[in-house]
Amino acid sequence: MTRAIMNGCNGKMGQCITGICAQDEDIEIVAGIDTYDGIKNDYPVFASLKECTVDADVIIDFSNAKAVDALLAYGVEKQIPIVLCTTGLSEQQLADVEKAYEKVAILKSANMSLGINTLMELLKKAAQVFAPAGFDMEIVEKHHNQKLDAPSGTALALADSMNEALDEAYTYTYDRSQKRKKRDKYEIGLSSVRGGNIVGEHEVIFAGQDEVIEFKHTAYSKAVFAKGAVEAAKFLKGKSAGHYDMADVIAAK
Ligand SMILES: NC(=O)c1ccc[n+]([C@@H]2O[C@H](COP(=O)([O-])OP(=O)(O)OC[C@H]3O[C@@H](n4cnc5c(N)ncnc54)[C@H](O)[C@@H]3O)[C@@H](O)[C@H]2O)c1
Ligand SMILES: O=C(O)C1=N[C@H](C(=O)O)CCC1
Repeated sequence: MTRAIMNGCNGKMGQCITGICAQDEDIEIVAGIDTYDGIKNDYPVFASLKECTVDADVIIDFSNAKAVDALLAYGVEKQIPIVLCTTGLSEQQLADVEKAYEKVAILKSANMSLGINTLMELLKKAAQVFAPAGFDMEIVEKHHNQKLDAPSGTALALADSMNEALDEAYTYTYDRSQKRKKRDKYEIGLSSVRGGNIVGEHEVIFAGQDEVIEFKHTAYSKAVFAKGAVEAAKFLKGKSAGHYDMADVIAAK
């Protein structure tokens, strides 16, 4: 049995995971953390991690980038592995996560779905074929109107995956409105759409001379992310300090 603290328990993802864990005898949410207290849960909820008095094997985090500094400090101090799913982290926070890998087990993934994590691998090969052949790479992502960060963490992770396969030769362009010039060969464009309750769509476009190849992932429910996070939490329990990702969880199944 894995005992989990749910950071951001009263949010959309926190509640989705609460529902999934209630049906799974191999994991239990033993405490929740949230600054919003308007939801009743079957576990104790604290307003901050430092007020939490409950011991656990793992922390699952779907909260807010502003909550991530305290999350890292708590995980390191208490030696509790962290499944870090919050997106929109600053450069400084990303550097802090890198340092924290040396002290505690952290699985950081901008997208917990099997589909996106498989797509990241496929894109490495596609980028190595199409980019040298002169194809331009563009990513279009669509999410609900409550999302705070843009571009999505997933769009950045997809771009990183392609760029890594291309020896980090590419820069990212998020906004063309202030530029009056043609697109550069060595750029990956990222565009964001926000509206309604779109769960998550990512299109990766390789546009060449007279032909276009598109890869598309659509999440129809937040459950795809929640199920991945629960599997990741079970996987991370008892792991030594280090950097883990969803590929490790998928490979271990
Ligand atoms: N990695 C993935 O697969 C994945 C999937 C979906 C969402 N996300 C990310 O997860 C995060 C949350 O998404 P959501 O849709 O559940 O958002 P949400 O706004 O519905 O929920 C966030 C919750 O965090 C709480 N919160 C805010 N500050 C906090 C703090 N300091 N400590 C604890 N809780 C705090 C809020 O009150 C809220 O209840 C976002 O960054 C989103 O991009 C990641
Ligand atoms: O709903 C969100 O917010 C999501 N955030 C992640 C991201 O930024 O990529 C994953 C998809 C859903």
